[in-house]
Amino acid sequence: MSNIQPAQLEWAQDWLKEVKSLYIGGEWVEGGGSLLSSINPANGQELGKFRGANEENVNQAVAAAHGAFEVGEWKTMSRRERGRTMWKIAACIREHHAELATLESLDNGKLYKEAYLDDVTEAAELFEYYGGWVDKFYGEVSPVEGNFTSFTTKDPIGVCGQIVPWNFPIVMGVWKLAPALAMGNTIVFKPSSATSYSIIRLFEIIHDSGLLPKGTINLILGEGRIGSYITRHMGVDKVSFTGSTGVGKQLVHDSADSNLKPVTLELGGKSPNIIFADAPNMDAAIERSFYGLFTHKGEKCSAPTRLFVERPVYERVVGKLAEYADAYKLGDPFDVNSDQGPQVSRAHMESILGYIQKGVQQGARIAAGGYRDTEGNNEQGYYVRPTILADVTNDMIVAQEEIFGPVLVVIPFDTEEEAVRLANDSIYGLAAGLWTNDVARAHRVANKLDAGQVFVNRYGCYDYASPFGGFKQSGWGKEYAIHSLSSYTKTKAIWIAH
Ligand SMILES: NC(=O)C1=CN([C@@H]2O[C@H](COP(=O)(O)OP(=O)(O)OC[C@H]3O[C@@H](n4cnc5c(N)ncnc54)[C@H](OP(=O)(O)O)[C@@H]3O)[C@@H](O)[C@H]2O)C=CC1
Ligand SMILES: CCCCCC/C=C/C(=O)O
Repeated sequence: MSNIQPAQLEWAQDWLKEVKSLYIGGEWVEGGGSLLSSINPANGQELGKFRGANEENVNQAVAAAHGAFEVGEWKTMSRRERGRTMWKIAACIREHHAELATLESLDNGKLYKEAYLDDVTEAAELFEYYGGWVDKFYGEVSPVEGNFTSFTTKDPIGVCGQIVPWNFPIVMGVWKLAPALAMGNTIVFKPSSATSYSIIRLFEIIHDSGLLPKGTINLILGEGRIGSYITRHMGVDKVSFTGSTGVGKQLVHDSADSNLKPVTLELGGKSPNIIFADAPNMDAAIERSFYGLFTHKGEKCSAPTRLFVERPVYERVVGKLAEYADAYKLGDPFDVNSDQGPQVSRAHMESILGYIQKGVQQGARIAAGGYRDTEGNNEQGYYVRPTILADVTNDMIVAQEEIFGPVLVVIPFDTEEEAVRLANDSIYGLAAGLWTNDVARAHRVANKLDAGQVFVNRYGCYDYASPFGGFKQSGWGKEYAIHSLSSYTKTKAIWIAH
């Protein structure tokens, strides 16, 4: 953690004075859209301004990506060379590791140590991981009847539109960029207007490296409506989106109203986490359940936000969770002693506080937190105390709607059947957890939980070797592993008559 020294912050302040705008066809160009500003959520002060795109800029970016795809320098590069190029990009990210983490932390409010150790580290590793896949993902020979040889090829799709939210800007960006590039596609990318800086810097680093042919990656900045120029574009062949369920649904319409482009969606969540009284190590279950939600300030779609606790241990669990919450230190994201930084924006902080009020109005008991933290230097920032809401029922608003912040609802249950029924009683199905010492129950309950990831005796495992993605209104398709590669290719069957 010695990497973050004032020089990094000074570097960032200088960099923010002259932020570049759009990256189209291998050139930096000034956007024709609105002037946007970004706020440092730790103190409410403006970090900098940048110019967003207009529809014409989106058309230019799509044309550049299309041109690059047709020329085909990237997709026809030898696979091993493409893989090596991706490894070199990973090395460039590592070279600028501290800068990227600094921008992420300033812009989003996440702890610098989390941005450095988790987000930027994984961004570099993902380029390596998918660089390694380039010559290992291919078609198969099909055992067809008759005098034919039939085989499949895995072809790049073409121009991929990629749109990410503000909670994990760089890592979610690379979740999409790396597999799409590995398969030879070209890209038009849009980060959230709330947190564009780490992605702008990433594009700058890649541009300066000269590693990618012009037009292979293109960057569009701007508010949500600018994203819709991408998703409705007839020249975009695929869209990969991470964000809210509401916008995800709109994107399905956009696809249907334009060229029926395939859409992958990583959407919201309200993930259940069930602690049975026979959890193998109750203290560990409580601790991991706490940190599973409260790291990254609760702004995680897969966070275990609904905790179901078997009644005999309910009060013990609530009491221990409250102790953890009360001990949590909120403060400067660059202070290594801080446990939690500010929420991403004032509007988001107010939305979280509004949910807490709704919970109380419907009968929830505040066991910890429940208010904005304005202690000491936190006064100007958007800090919300880690909040434990006890005595919640699963039909309350706080148990059904995604709060996307440091708020945990704790719900008692009496039987396994009831726990599973309540856990699945949600429009979402992103992740789920359960804690038990009974192997048969672990299998039984894991099978019944309707979620894309189920964690047993642990919560929150993220590893790019294992697929990540939700069921129900949490989305379509998967990120990570071989699954991402599939979503950036089209499978063609070729038949040769003998
Ligand atoms: N399942 C998963 O893997 C994950 C899901 N999420 C979900 O993301 C949400 C939080 O992110 P949030 O940024 O608020 O989500 P939004 O859906 O509001 O925005 C996500 C991205 O889409 C852009 N956007 C907004 N409207 C449109 C539109 N009509 N057409 C195209 N693009 C649009 C946004 O731009 P702008 O921000 O500039 O408005 C942003 O870049 C939560 O619901 C969370 O659960 C988050 C992380 C992971
Ligand atoms: C940087 C490694 C951890 C990434 C976890 C991303 C999860 C995001 C979410 O659930 O929103």
